[in-house]
Amino acid sequence: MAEPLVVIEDVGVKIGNRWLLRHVSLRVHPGEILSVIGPNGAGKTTLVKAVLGLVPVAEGRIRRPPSEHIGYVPQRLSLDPVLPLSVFRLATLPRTVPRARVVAALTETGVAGLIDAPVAGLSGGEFQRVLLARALLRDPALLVLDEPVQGVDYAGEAALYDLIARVRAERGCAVLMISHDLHVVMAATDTVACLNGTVCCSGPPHAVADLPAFQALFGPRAGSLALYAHHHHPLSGQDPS
Ligand SMILES: Nc1ncnc2c1ncn2[C@@H]1O[C@H](COP(=O)(O)OP(=O)(O)OP(=O)(O)O)[C@@H](O)[C@H]1O
Repeated sequence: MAEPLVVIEDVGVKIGNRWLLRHVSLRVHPGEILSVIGPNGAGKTTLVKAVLGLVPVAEGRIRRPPSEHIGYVPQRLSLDPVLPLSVFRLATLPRTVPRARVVAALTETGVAGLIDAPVAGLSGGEFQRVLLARALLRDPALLVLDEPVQGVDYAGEAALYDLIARVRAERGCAVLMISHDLHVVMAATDTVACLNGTVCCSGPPHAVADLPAFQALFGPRAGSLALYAHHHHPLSGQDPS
């Protein structure tokens, strides 16, 4: 197997006297989609921020690609609703990027027609697609997505996960994503890691779903969610379903 792109080794993150994460070890390989799931407050966003170097690590170590090769879609982006910001500006901030490159990235995420639209008028799904395009402008080796389907309706969620799978297939980038959405995660990921302060289990979705640790965290019925899984051909970009 290729060298991992991200190596998280026995990592602990502490705020004051409280450990938010402890003994977390994970690897993300080139072209792999790794989804981190876990209950509220499990430390998922903290882990992603540690991977990005945005919060300090008190224990262990993290190896990651240089930041210019990482595309990040944060969980929250506070935008002033009265600021007349266009999709083009949001996609390029804080840099200046030639319009043709922005059009290409927005085309890839299916929202090129909105390039001059005000951000304030976007639907949840459109907004997430613009943020994804913004992350793609870096030509990332690693995409980090913190809950990419928030504010998106059920049909839109499936379309967004399909888009993420297609981006990965076409670009060969790795994806580290956080999700709450168990059944779609099970369908759209190569590896799932269940986090609750530490990694309680990880592996391919069908294997993890059978583990007692997974069922203890999400309830015994959660295992059957893996049955919803359908398969993408990661290298061809074809979705046979
Ligand atoms: N800067 C901070 N100061 C104090 N506590 C923090 C800080 N950041 C996070 N926490 C706490 O750490 C814990 C983990 O937070 P984190 O946001 O990483 O969880 P999460 O799994 O992403 O949660 P959610 O699913 O609700 O987004 C929470 O209890 C949170 O309150």
